[in-house]
Amino acid sequence: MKEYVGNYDGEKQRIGIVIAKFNDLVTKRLLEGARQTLFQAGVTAGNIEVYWVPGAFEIPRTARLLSESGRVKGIIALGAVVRGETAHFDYVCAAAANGIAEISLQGAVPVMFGVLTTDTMDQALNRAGGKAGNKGSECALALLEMISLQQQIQKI
Ligand SMILES: Nc1c(NC[C@H](O)[C@H](O)[C@H](O)CO)[nH]c(=O)[nH]c1=O
Ligand SMILES: CC(=O)[C@@H](O)COP(=O)(O)O
Repeated sequence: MKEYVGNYDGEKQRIGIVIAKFNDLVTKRLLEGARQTLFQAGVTAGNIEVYWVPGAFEIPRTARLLSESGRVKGIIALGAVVRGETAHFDYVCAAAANGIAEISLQGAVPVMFGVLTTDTMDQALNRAGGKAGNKGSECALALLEMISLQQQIQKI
């Protein structure tokens, strides 16, 4: 898990996390990585809202609703899409990535892409707290940086 090294003040920041249940062996580890990094930055547990959706394909809709709600300063989208036998993998990944990117670009708050798109479960586990780090922790750091940048630009 990446150490929190920035000076992005997490105090009083309310953060949303939209997370897929599919492959929750992986996504629960992504969530823990994100939570621990947010805690290190001063975000309190009460200021983290977690919303579970069936799969990565459903992340964009819930992320958009949360973005439009005005409740949070930023959102982390977490999922784990592991390739199967058919092209379904490609469509789920594309829908999740394109949908999340659009909401981040068009919406009022930044949305981080923390959806693993791997060929094997081992690759996914390695990126959820294994030897390749924790994508949830990475996204938490990135989100705090994006919130800080937005506040600097908007002079909030
Ligand atoms: N195969 C994976 C899925 N598939 C399910 C879809 O995300 C979606 O829930 C379903 O098609 C109904 O709309 N989802 C993941 O998150 N990861 C996968 O590996
Ligand atoms: C990413 C998926 O949707 C995948 O798990 C589905 O597996 P399959 O392509 O074998 O149906």
